[in-house]
This record gives sequence, C-alpha cells and structure tokens, in this order.
Amino acid sequence: MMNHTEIPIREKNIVLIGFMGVGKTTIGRLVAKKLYRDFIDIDEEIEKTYNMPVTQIFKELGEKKFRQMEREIITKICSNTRLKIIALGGGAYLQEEVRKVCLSKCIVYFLDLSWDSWKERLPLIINSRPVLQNKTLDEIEALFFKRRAAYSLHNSKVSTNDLDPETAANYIVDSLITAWDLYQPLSIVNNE
Ligand SMILES: Nc1ncnc2c1ncn2[C@@H]1O[C@H](COP(=O)(O)OP(=O)(O)O)[C@@H](O)[C@H]1O
Ligand SMILES: O=C(O)C1=C[C@@H](OP(=O)(O)O)[C@@H](O)[C@H](O)C1
Ligand SMILES: [Mg+2]
Repeated sequence: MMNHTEIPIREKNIVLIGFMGVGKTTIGRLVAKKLYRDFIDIDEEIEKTYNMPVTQIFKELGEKKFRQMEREIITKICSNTRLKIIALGGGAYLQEEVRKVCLSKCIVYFLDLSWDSWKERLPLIINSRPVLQNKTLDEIEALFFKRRAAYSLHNSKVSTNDLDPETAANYIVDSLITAWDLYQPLSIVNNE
C-alpha cells in the first residue's frame, strides 16, 4: 500500500543525479561521511544483489534488463528508507518511474559539469561504462546534451566545474543545512 505520510525534510533521502563521470559516486560518499549518514550507490547495490559487475550485466543480460533492475532497486530504496545519501547511475533518471519516486520522496541534486570539463574525465571512465563503448566523441556529446532534459527535473543544481570532490561535497552539505533550517527549523522539530 502507498504510504502518503509526508517525510520531514531533514529525513528525506538525498539523491544525486547527472551524467556518467560527473562524480555522483565520489561526491555522494563524501556527503554521507560528512553528515554521518549511510551511502548507497545504486550500481553497487545492483552488483551485490545480482552478484555481477555492471559491465557483465550489460554484456550478458543486456541494457533493457539492467534498466529494469535499477528501476526496481531505486523504487524500493526510495520508497522504504530515509536519511540515506544515494548516487544513481547516470541513465537511471531517464526512466519516468525513477524520476517520479525520487522527486516525490527525496531531495534531488543535479551534479552538472560543462562538456569541456567532462571531456577531460573521459579517460578515467571509458573502460568501465558500457554505454560509452563503440561511440564516437560526437555521439557521446549528443548523448550528454540529450540527457540534460531529464536532469533538468531536480530540486537543486551544483556546478562542479573546477570543484574538487571535497569542495563539491562541502557545498552540498552547506546548502542542505540551509534548506533544512529554512523549511524545518530545529526549534520546531524540538517543539520549542
Ligand atoms: N570533482 C571532481 N574532480 C575531479 N575528478 C573527479 C571529481 N569527481 C569525480 N572525479 C573522478 O571522476 C571519475 C568518475 O567519478 P564517479 O564518482 O565514479 O562519477 P559517477 O558516479 O558520476 O559516474 C573518478 O575517477 C573520480 O575520481
Ligand atoms: O549513464 C548510464 O547509462 C550508466 C551510468 C553508470 O553509472 P555512473 O553514472 O555512476 O557512471 C552505470 O549505471 C551504467 O554504466 C550505465
Ligand atoms: Mg557512479
């Protein structure tokens, strides 16, 4: 049955979205550490659940099956947990069901990076991201800009150009604390 209880803003899961390689996993892990919260990386959850690396899932079961796995895991986690910091895989948010559950239950941060900055990251991720295989740079650029339409549905955006992971994580933590204090001051939480 659907749970219609409003989640207090301080307890909502924080979800990081954005293109492959922008730093969702790295920065999400740091944000969780700084807030003393659990970190969940959806790709890692899929790998643990199915006992297979993402690259092998793509190769042996195909992208369609992977998308189903990630949709199911994200829906389950976002519907049943609170206080988590969650990094999605870059393609997950293209699915309407994923966008809906994230935007209704969580606070969604879009990690943005310019195309020029992103291109410098390509060597770091090219071998581990099946979606980038056998594509020209022009094709990857087209995908980068096409996906921005889905990512534009977010609660907050962080431009990570020239920000190291630590600085980006600090920025997110500070902006969260500001939002929590604005929308649910601790004096109200404590009934003062
Ligand atoms: N802000 C950053 N500045 C420089 N390198 C970064 C930054 N964030 C992540 N990286 C590097 O980019 C690569 C991809 O990061 P990752 O966190 O896996 O991204 P995503 O989860 O969005 O695909 C890693 O090698 C990581 O060390
Ligand atoms: O954008 C995508 O389609 C994908 C992004 C990857 O995660 P990251 O965004 O963490 O690289 C991973 O889920 C898979 O390789 C597919
Ligand atoms: Mg990741």
